[in-house]
Order: sequence, then C-alpha cells, then structure tokens
Amino acid sequence: MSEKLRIVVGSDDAGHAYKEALRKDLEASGLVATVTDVGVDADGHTAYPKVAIAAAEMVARGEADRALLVCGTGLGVAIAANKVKGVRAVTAHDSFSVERAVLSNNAQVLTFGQRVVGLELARRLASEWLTYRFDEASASAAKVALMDDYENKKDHENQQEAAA
Ligand SMILES: O=C[C@H](O)[C@H](O)COP(=O)(O)O
Repeated sequence: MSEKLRIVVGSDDAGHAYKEALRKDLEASGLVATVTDVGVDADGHTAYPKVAIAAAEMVARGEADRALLVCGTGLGVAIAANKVKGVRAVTAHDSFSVERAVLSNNAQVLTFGQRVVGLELARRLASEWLTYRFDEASASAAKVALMDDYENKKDHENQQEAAA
C-alpha cells in the first residue's frame, strides 16, 4: 500500500456516535498519518453543511487527503461537500461502491448515514476504504478529468462574466 493518508472526520449530531467510533478505529489502525476531527462534539448542534464544508475545504486546500463524514443518511454531508471545488464526495454503504468510489471516481470524501447502515458494516467499509488508492494511469482517470474540466470551464466563465 502507498503512503499513509491524512484523514479528516466530521458529523452532525445525527452522525456523532458513528463519527466517534470511526475516528477511534482510524487512530488505532496504524494505517493513517493523521486524523483531524472537525466536529461536532457530543452536544453539538452544528448543521451538517457547516461540518461537511469545513472538512471538504481541508481536502481542497491539500491539508487532508480524504474525509469521512457521517450524518443521518450520509446524503446531506455528501451534497454539501460536493459544493467545494475539486471535491468528489459519495455516500456508499456497500463494499463494491466503496471500492469504486476510489478506484473509478477518485472520490476523496466518503459519507455514511448513521440512521441507514449498521455500525459494524460502517466500520468494515471504512477499513476497506483505507486500502484503496486511485491510479492516475488507469482508464478511469480521463473520465474523472472531464468533471474537473467542466468545473474549471464554469469557473472561468463566471470570472469572465463578473469582470464584464
Ligand atoms: O442529510 C441530512 C442528514 O441526514 C441530517 O443528519 C438530518 O437532517 P434533517 O434533520 O434535516 O432531516
């Protein structure tokens, strides 16, 4: 396996228990370089977009390699993280999707729903997720690049519009 990952974890109150368990697993795994917890704490009522965007921005700035986020369904944190430029976030509750999220989509963000998936499955999926690395030389790379191209093109158009 290639070098150890820097991972950021986060959740809203609906995902707090899983986030805590997953953070402890990551810390104990010996397979990650750093684990950064962006909240929420046990009494936290921070809305899921705030936590998800904070984590995704760390990935976008290059301060973390990946993020693992939990809310009630996993959906809200994925939607919010995907608003951050350059970030690809997916909700995945099965082994094959977790594998393809990395190997096909180069998704840096994986999300779980505490109200959807069992804790032991989430823990297993997170440990599998750690073992995958996207191959920039794979046939999937050109497909992922199409998303970046679109994002960059829209950015450029918006900048031109703003300057006009
Ligand atoms: O996607 C959103 C999450 O499931 C969140 O934890 C719960 O959001 P809600 O309280 O708006 O249903």
